Amino acid sequence: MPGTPATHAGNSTQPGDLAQGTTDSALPLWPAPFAARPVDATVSVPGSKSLTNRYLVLAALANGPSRLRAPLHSRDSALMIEALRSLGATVTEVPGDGHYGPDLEVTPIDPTTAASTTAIDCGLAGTVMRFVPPIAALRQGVAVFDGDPHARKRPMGTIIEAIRALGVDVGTEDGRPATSLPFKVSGTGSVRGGHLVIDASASSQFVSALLLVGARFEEGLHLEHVGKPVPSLDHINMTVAVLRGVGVHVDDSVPNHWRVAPGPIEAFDERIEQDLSNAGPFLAAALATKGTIRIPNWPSNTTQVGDLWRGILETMGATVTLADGTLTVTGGAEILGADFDETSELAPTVAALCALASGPSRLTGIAHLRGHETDRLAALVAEINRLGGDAEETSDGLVIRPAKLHAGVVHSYADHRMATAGAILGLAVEGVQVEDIATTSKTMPEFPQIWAAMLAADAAAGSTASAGSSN
Ligand SMILES: O=C(O)C1=C[C@@H](OP(=O)(O)O)[C@@H](O)[C@H](O)C1
Ligand SMILES: C=C(OP(=O)(O)O)C(=O)O
Repeated sequence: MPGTPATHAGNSTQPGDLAQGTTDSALPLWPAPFAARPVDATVSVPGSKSLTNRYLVLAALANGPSRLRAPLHSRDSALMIEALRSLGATVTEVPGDGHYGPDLEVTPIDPTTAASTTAIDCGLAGTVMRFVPPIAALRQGVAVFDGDPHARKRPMGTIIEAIRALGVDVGTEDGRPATSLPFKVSGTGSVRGGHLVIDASASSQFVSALLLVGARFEEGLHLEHVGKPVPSLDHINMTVAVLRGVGVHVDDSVPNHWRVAPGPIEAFDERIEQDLSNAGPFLAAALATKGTIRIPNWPSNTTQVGDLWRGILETMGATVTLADGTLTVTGGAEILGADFDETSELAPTVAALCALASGPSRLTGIAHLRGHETDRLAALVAEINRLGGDAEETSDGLVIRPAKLHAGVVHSYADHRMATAGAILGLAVEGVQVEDIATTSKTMPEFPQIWAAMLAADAAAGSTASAGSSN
């Protein structure tokens, strides 16, 4: 594993703080490399966060030992591993062929073993704070959940109410009603399941969390969403596909209803795809510098939302080809402004490109980004405008108009995607500094090294930019 700078979990300003002028100068500034020439590089990125953390959960609930090949090793996956260990799973690193760290072997949790009270740190990981409490509900014992300061502000009420509606006690150490982190789940060793109605309009992860454990409920699960539309549907489709792959029967034929049949989760041996969302900033570099980026091993068939990059970047003026498993993106003469609906976790990267575009852009369907690692709509507006840009928040997204950007500091708000958005802007605008680049360790600890290798790459040499190799 490459050396990674320490992260500053939770020790970060939020957009509201900055509006009041209380920036945290203790966080280090990273001089974002300015691209003096078009990039021309082949890039390999680490494994998918969403797939790694889903397979870790399923391995902990499976009917035998499982193996994850080429998984992600980052803060979010480390938090998931520690959480599952606290609940009784065994997770062991074993040598593998992945470039970014070892494989993982997982021995599942034995729910019949009564466990002592355990504390679970969710950090700022949505997948940990939403996916793990229902697992704690299934096993005997008390699990106390908490996370970074900003994690206490992320929407959690739906999962807390769902666990309670399933008949499992959720409370707080100080007796206040539990609506957000911190809270404790007191599991009894089994959950009856059945019909459960939730409002998942704040996060698709509420649906995924319950689907992932549903097969282990005595009666399975009929989950129904009622309320405004569920965001990030691609991530729910990923959950359903992954469940089917381990032998779980899921019926999602009726919109807003998911039926999970009770039964075993089959142990598996699975190779994790690279993180296509995290491929985004590198592909964006092709547009920001009018260069070319190639990403080998792009899956021909994937449930990752990052596959949308192909259409998004083409709409923004790039030439995009997928041939022999390699995605090649070449930036056009200019970045075209465009309208995009529901870009989910891709939105910060898209917004950075929009700030460099020659025409106006409108991002819609992303109101729930206000509940992500930070209020991403406020953060993107604040940081783009701080560099002289023209961004405006709408009720469900952003409007970004062309403007000449200048040097300055981009605050990252403990948000990996804000940090990488700053890096993209820095390619095209000389003198950009990104606060706390180490926060990329949430899902890609090697980001600064891979970014540097991409910029140092000499395409003629034909090697791949990755952490630990500067070509
Ligand atoms: O299930 C997952 O792995 C994710 C679901 C999405 O959450 P939201 O529905 O809260 O956007 C996404 O933004 C997040 O990065 C990962
Ligand atoms: C929203 C994100 O993360 P989380 O899984 O913490 O919700 C993200 O990675 O963009």
